[in-house]
Amino acid sequence: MSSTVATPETSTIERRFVDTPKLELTRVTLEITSGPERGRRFVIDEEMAARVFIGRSAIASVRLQDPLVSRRHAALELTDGALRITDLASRDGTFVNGLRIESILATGGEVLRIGNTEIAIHRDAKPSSLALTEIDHFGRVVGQSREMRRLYGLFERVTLSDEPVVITGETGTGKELLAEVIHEMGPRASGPFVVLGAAQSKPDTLGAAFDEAAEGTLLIDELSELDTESQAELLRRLREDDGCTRVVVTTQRDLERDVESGTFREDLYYRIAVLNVELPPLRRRKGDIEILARHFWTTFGGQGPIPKAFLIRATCSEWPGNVRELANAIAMRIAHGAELDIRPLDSRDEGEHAKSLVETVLDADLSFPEARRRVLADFEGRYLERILEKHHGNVTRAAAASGIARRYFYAIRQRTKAR
Ligand SMILES: Nc1ncnc2c1ncn2[C@@H]1O[C@H](COP(=O)(O)OP(=O)(O)OP(=O)(O)O)[C@@H](O)[C@H]1O
Repeated sequence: MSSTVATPETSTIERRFVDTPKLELTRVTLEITSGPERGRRFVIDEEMAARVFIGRSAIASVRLQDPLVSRRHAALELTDGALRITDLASRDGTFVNGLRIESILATGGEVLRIGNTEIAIHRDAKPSSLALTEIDHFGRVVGQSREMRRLYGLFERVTLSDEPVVITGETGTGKELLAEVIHEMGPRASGPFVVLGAAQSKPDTLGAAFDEAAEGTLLIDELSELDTESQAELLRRLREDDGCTRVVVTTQRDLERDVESGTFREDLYYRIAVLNVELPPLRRRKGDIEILARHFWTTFGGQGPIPKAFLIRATCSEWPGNVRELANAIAMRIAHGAELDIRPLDSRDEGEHAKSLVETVLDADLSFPEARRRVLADFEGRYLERILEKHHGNVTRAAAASGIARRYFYAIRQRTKAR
């Protein structure tokens, strides 16, 4: 009788990332079978944005007129070989096969009902062409998950266009990086790239930034924080600018909700949200964790191969601070490669010789200045690691919370990284 033993080459971590072409849902047709728009059909395929909306809103890919349907009623996502349907806190609910749902994976053959509209979900299964592509980056944006690979086509179209683009995503998902890459890889690469923080912007600074970015790209960071006067100025500039300045904006917030609540101008929203890219959180594209971890390990000068145990833990984590948090965790892991052990006594491994901190440095036969330097350096590293963890890798917030100036914070980080 033969038995199979997992060799290092076929360990869980390796197998998990082998992306074999599977027969899975890559395209669905939605057919309205009853309601005011009976007979209309919509196709959702993997060339489209990762998440599209169904509702009465102008940005909904499946746009309905039914007055009982909310503006943004439900989200549709081709993921995990199925169509995920998620109700977006709609007024009258989303029903699949007669049952009210919050979120469900449909595989074809179901009937979706929203408002007075019934929609049949037809499947079209074929081996995914995405599974066969080898692309694992778009410029400096690294990622090989299905979710990212299907976005690369959209990134390309956005890069070649002159229209304004809204990049949405949680903190640390790479919105600013993508904005830079859109500029670097597009026809305006030789022009200026100007970044404006919306929270600090006033109409005159906004106007100046527009002028400065002429023939290039203007990135407006966290657009939802733009005050009312600056919103008016932005709208005016967009109308008058004649495509001289390419505008890219990022936002963590759902701008459409801000329009609904009245804090963001509707006319500006429609003028700016011509192209939309939604970057998924890292927990929804776990297939990227390994390649990103290896990328940061090399970039930050990690010695030898990245530790397997670290990779496994990284893959199981949720990463609320997304790619930024992963990058910081790797920087910290590298910085602490061979550190002096000053963990509290009760956290040490069993059998380990219990020593106080003072005993540890005394045993190491260090001079007082050297012992103090090492203990302090170790404290700084651990402190930074914890505070960054607490703030999901956001240096600005971590620096503010610890009362350390951001520049000093960066300096300590560089020092701990260099050790
Ligand atoms: N796909 C990726 N490939 C390589 N590096 C990435 C990727 N995504 C993010 N990063 C890196 O992670 C860090 C955070 O990314 P970035 O600042 O672009 O996030 P963000 O979405 O703009 O965050 P915030 O909303 O908090 O400003 C940066 O150092 C960026 O270079």
